[in-house]
Order: sequence, then structure tokens, then C-alpha cells
Amino acid sequence: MTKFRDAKIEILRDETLSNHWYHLRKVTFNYTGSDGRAEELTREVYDSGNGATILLFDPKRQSVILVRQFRMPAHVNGHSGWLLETPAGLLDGENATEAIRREAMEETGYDVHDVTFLFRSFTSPGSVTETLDFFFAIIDGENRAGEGGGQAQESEDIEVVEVKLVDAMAMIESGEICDAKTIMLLQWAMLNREKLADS
Ligand SMILES: Nc1nc2c(ncn2[C@@H]2O[C@H](COP(=O)(O)OP(=O)(O)O[C@H]3O[C@H](CO)[C@@H](O)[C@H](O)[C@@H]3O)[C@@H](O)[C@H]2O)c(=O)[nH]1
Ligand SMILES: [Mg+2]
Repeated sequence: MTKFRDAKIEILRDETLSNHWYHLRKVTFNYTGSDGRAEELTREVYDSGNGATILLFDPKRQSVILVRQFRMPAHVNGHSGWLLETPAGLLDGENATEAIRREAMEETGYDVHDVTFLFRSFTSPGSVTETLDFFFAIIDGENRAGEGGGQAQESEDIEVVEVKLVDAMAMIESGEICDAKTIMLLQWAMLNREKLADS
């Protein structure tokens, strides 16, 4: 951070452009950059809250549990929209551990007790406020507590898909898996596969 040692940010205004489902803000601020020059700038900021995601791994079957659902933002950007992802959800005021256990159950039907926090990441820091907490849990594919599928009353319509870890890696190469959080967790699994082999 040496270049920005004397940089300064002073927020002047934080306006709401849209506040229907999520919150689109326009932030006006004085920016004093690395060269000491001050200027007034504005940035649009999309605030959809923070979320959590989890890699559910079955060591016996060497497989992961993914979910497929329709994503409109991907659809309007040239994808069919039917993305294959790790289970994930918004925090809804809960702490991330509680939230991810609830989401894992709702979306996949796996009741996970021991979840391990791995890391936190901004998902798209140029435009979106969101941080995502990444978790890991061991599951037993033969011992599922429910059907999953999401909450019908919230129009969630989720397909639960079990994929061998090696096949999931190939699906990144082929483009069939093209969601950042999912790619990050699968790559984490590959980097830690010796540890996972003992689990
Ligand atoms: N009515 C309405 N519903 C919406 C809108 N936008 C999203 N939803 C619904 O709100 C629900 C949110 O479900 P969650 O499971 O809590 O969140 P998520 O969409 O899976 O989000 C997770 O993954 C995202 C993508 O990676 C992450 O961005 C997010 O942080 C979170 O981890 C979904 O049923 C979604 O369809 C909207 O504009 N209007
Ligand atoms: Mg979800």
C-alpha cells in the first residue's frame, strides 16, 4: 500500500437509485489519490448484502454436491442461465455459519453440523458490495435428511446434482461450470485433496 499512504477518501453523499429487491446506491466522494491531487468522483454501488457458500464433499464417493438453478443476470449476459453452483445463500441477518447450514439443508437436503470456514472474498468489488464466506463440510451421500430443492414459496426451483470431483474439474475446463465461487471451492478441494483423502 506504499503508493496510497497519503490517499484520502471523504464520502459526501450516499444516494439510493433503486431499492426494490436489492439496493443500488450512488456514492459521491472526494478522492485524494497517490499524487496528492483531490477530485470529486461518483461510483455506483450495488448492495445485495453478504452471502455464504459451501463445498459439500463425500469422501467415500469422491464427489461434490452442486445445485442447478436459473440465474437471470447470467441469462441476459449470453448464458442459458441454468448455472451449476455450490449451494449458497444470503446471510439474512444470521451469522455465516448458521446461514450456510440452513442453506445447505434447504437447497440440498444435507444436514451438516461441522462446517469449516475457509476464507472470505469480495465477489465483484468494482461494482458490488458483497462478501462471500466460503465453507467446507463432509457429507455422506447415503445419508441425506431431506430432498432439498429450495423453498417453493420463494420460487426457488433447484436441482441437486452429485458430481465426481475429477469430473467437476473437467467441467470447469469445458465451460459447463462457470461460476466463480464454485470454481474457487473446487480448486480448493484439488489443492487439499490429500487432506480430503483422510477425511
Ligand atoms: N422476487 C425477487 N426475488 C429475487 C430477486 N433477486 C433474487 N431473488 C431471489 O432471492 C432468493 C435468494 O436466495 P439465496 O439462496 O438466499 O441467495 P442466492 O441467490 O443463492 O445467492 C447466493 O449466491 C449468489 C450468487 O453466487 C451470491 O451472490 C449471494 O451472496 C449468495 O451467496 C432466490 O430465490 C432468488 O431467486 C428479485 O429481484 N426479486
Ligand atoms: Mg441460493
